[in-house]
Amino acid sequence: MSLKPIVAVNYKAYYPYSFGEHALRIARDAVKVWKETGVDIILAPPYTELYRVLKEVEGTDIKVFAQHADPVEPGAKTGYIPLEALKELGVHGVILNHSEHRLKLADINWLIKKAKKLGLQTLVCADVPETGAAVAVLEPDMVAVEPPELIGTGIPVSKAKPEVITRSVELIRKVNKDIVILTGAGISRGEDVYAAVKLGTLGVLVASAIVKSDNPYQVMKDMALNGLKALEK
Ligand SMILES: O=C(CO)COP(=O)(O)O
Repeated sequence: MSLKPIVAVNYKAYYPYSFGEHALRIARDAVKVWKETGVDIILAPPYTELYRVLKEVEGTDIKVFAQHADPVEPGAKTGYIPLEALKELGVHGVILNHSEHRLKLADINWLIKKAKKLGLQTLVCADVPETGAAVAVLEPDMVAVEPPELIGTGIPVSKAKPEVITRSVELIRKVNKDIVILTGAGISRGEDVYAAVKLGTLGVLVASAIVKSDNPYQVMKDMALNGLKALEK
């Protein structure tokens, strides 16, 4: 019944952090944080790690998303990943249109519709509030607005450009009342999550601060607790 904050972890393709034993460690740490705080956690490892991360979080409410899907039907498509492949693997959803892996608007629309049919959730990224609202019209489950110039800098958008978050919420809510809105780019610690939630979003999409950390557990726990604090009355 009560609203829970979301901590979504985009592993990207940092070597060695996003892969192998590191990828599993982040998943194990996420399970600990989920058990201790009950927040909603989404893990988006590279395709190659999806299977073992899924196994690692089995029996929890943690969701596992792919970082991308190709707008193609299954068939003679060497090297492409259609949504059906992700469904078959057992993932819960997919990130679409990340700044590092953009899609055409028509393809985003096609993928959202197909994901719905397959029972997969969609988290669509946008670079600015206006494109956030444009993709919100397509009714994905979640939208994350991430200014590309702050991605990977460690400078949190919630501090450097809070107006990007408030404008995103304002524009997106005009076209879609239900969609979950996330904040991303430079999110580094609990206080950034607190600010993101206070500015009207339900959580964060984070990469480097968690994935490249010596202690992903501490970072995720701090973020989870601050998200919960921000949602308290
Ligand atoms: O692109 C991002 C998440 O999808 C944000 O990356 P950073 O958290 O490394 O800034």
